[in-house]
Amino acid sequence: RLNKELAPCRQVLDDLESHDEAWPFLLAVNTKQFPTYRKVIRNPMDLQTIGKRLSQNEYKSRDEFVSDVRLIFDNCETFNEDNSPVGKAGHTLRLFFETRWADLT
Ligand SMILES: Cc1ncccc1N[C@H]1CCCS(=O)(=O)C1
Repeated sequence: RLNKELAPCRQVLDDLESHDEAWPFLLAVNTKQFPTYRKVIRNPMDLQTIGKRLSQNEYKSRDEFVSDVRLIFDNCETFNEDNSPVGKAGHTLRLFFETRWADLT
């Protein structure tokens, strides 16, 4: 059972996973498709991983959850051009997250 403090995390994660622009972030970046990724991005993160951590009660606070979500978008900006399809999706989903999170907390 998610304690009260973490309830908004499950809600916003569900909203992120169902967003049209979430496709680049649903699963860990495939390092066979992107062989340089793990060299450039030292702390990979994705929405499936966050969901597992949430279900396994690995987040002790909302802030730990928010840090992992923001890591997705920061990694995206590091690796992708702003005007690339993945880069644009990252900017769009980051704005959606920050807006939704502000509404919920
Ligand atoms: C978030 C990200 N950063 C860098 C490279 C790739 C990705 N995501 C990939 C996820 C699978 C589909 S794709 O291969 O088009 C894009």
